[in-house]
Amino acid sequence: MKYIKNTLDFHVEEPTVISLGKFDGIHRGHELLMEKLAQKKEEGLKAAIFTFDIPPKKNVEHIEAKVLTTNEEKMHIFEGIGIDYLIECPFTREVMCMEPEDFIRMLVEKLNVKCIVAGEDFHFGHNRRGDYQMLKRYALVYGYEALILSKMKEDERDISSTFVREEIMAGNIEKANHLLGYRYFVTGMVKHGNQIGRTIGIPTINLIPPEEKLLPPFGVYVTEVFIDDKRYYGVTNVGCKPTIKGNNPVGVETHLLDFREDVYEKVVTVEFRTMIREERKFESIEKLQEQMMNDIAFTRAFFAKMK
Ligand SMILES: Cc1cc2nc3c(=O)[nH]c(=O)nc-3n(C[C@H](O)[C@H](O)[C@H](O)COP(=O)(O)O)c2cc1C
Ligand SMILES: Nc1ncnc2c1ncn2[C@@H]1O[C@H](COP(=O)(O)OP(=O)(O)OP(=O)(O)O)[C@@H](O)[C@H]1O
Repeated sequence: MKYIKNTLDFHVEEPTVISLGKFDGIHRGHELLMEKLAQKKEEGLKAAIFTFDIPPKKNVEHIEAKVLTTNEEKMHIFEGIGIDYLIECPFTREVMCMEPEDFIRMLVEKLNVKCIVAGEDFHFGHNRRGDYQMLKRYALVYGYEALILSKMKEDERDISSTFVREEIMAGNIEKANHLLGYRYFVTGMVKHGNQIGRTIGIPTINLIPPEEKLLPPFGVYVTEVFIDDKRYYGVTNVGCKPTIKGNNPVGVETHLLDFREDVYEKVVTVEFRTMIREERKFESIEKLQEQMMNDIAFTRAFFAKMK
């Protein structure tokens, strides 16, 4: 996959089928679009995703600061599903203020677009004035096919990244996973913690998540963890460990069941399955330890039931 970013000076010669949007999370609704892209790819077009590299909240209003998928994670997901070109367009004033027709013309000229795939609520161009009807109207003028899809719904609500984010923030992991079509995950490098875990007989791996990644509420979760492509069962605390003195950074800390190896500096992925409880400040390490043992027992029972 060719990853084009930080530039408005992109050009693709081969004829393309393109889909546009933010694609945060790449949920089941987005998957509908991906299926169409795959079909068109079989017919000989190159599959392209056009998305915006949106700066952090302080620069632009109305943009959520935390994301379901970081740019790097999106890149891996798109590569995995066979996208040929990922264009991450800088969200500059020039782009924001582009008239919808100019935007379409720019795409067609720069990316040799033969087919545009979008949901029926897709808006683009200055003040979001461009819509799917405009995409259809200009199809003949600019020589592309417009494939407009109805929105996939769940509970009579359109599936959207906003919907998924709300469920994550409410700790409804199963629901979020259902909307996504895969398990919500956090990837990061294993760092040294305070080394207290091993002294209480419950060693943990500490992962510092990417700053922009949306985390579920501070609490304890049943998880599955991938290390070197191997899967392990785990129980994970998301939070600042209020029981432990000091200014602990927000972390994702996992005790892996039946695992005792050194994995410092390895990149691991933690997939969330269900929330067990909220993170709490305990009056002593012993009380915390007792509760952690209960969390481990809950997790073992959870996986035993799965078998
Ligand atoms: C299953 C589990 C549950 C946890 N729950 C809490 C909690 O409710 N409150 C808290 O302050 N820390 C909690 N922690 C974090 C512990 O404080 C932490 O694992 C321990 O201090 C060891 O940290 P270290 O690896 O940095 O030494 C939890 C950790 C795990 C693995
Ligand atoms: N549930 C869905 N069914 C079909 N198409 C969808 C669905 N959700 C989004 N799309 C389409 O996917 C493309 C990218 O959508 P985008 O990621 O920008 O928005 P979203 O998923 O609705 O999230 P947000 O909550 O940020 O608006 C658009 O063409 C959009 O219409």
